[in-house]
Amino acid sequence: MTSLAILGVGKVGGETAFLSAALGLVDEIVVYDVYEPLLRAQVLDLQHTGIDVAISTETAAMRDADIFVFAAGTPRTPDIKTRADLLEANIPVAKRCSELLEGFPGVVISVTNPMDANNYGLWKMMGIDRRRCIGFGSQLDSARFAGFLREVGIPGPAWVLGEHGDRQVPVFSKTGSDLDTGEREAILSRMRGASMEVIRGKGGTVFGPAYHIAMLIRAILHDRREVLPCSCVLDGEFGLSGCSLGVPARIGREGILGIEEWELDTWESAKMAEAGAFVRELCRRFDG
Ligand SMILES: NC(=O)c1ccc[n+]([C@@H]2O[C@H](COP(=O)([O-])OP(=O)(O)OC[C@H]3O[C@@H](n4cnc5c(N)ncnc54)[C@H](O)[C@@H]3O)[C@@H](O)[C@H]2O)c1
Ligand SMILES: O=C(O)C[C@H](O)C(=O)O
Repeated sequence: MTSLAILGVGKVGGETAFLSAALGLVDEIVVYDVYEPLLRAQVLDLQHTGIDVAISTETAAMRDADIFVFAAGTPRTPDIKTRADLLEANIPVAKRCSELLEGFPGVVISVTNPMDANNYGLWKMMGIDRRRCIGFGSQLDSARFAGFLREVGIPGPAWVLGEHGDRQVPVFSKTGSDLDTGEREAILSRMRGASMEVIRGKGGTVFGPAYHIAMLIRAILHDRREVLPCSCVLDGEFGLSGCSLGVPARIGREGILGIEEWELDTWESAKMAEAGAFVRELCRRFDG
């Protein structure tokens, strides 16, 4: 029997629960949200699908899950410029989450923004093996990158590493294209604004994140051992440490099975170093 726990069943957590049930990824889903009316509504709505999946709201059962998704906390509104601006608001939620997960033996997926810092924070506060803390965001950034590349006739592959935020690093060198720096920066600038267009229009991003979180859950539970762009706590990889950052990671049943250290070109390496320095500064809030 496979069990998925989700903390925070708002837009992303709720859709992830639904999609995981609809795709038949798990036998049981344990959900919790501080906002009781929403929690009850999400449970009922899931039950009304008639899908054969057990739904529980017992927080104690979260520790027995195979995978735990941290999707609780404050999201961006059009007034909140960057994901990093959510750090102070979401640190108490990450702390509460780490307390709830004491002794958790499974794989954690961090979604709450600023995701890279929160993934690092959960790893630090829980004191678990870094291979069991996967930050979600670069898969979504990569899907957005693929869309922008298609517009200019470049088929990909589209990989985005770095911060899940303004310092994301699209890996143009893997696309086989010869775009100059100005063209790269123009695409990157559109990528930076991609989610805000959705947030302005419908209050938050939902389908994109939930779909790719479900694909990550599938990669773990089915032990697919495929390489996905995920935020991992780094220990010297890409010359970085003291932070969690998007890197190509082989994902399987135990979590992060390995990190691939790709050769990046000069533009990409500089962006990666910038991203590392920026996120490391955010992560310091969890070091003290
Ligand atoms: N990493 C990504 O790619 C990605 C994508 C989308 C959203 N996000 C982030 O995910 C988070 C959630 O986004 P959303 O759009 O679902 O927001 P939302 O407001 O719809 O849902 C968040 C839920 O968290 C609950 N919550 C708050 N504190 C809690 C606590 N201590 N315990 C349990 N529940 C708690 C709230 O009641 C709310 O229902 C935000 O930080 C957002 O920025 C990340
Ligand atoms: O942009 C946001 O604030 C939400 C999320 O991180 C996203 O990329 O969709």
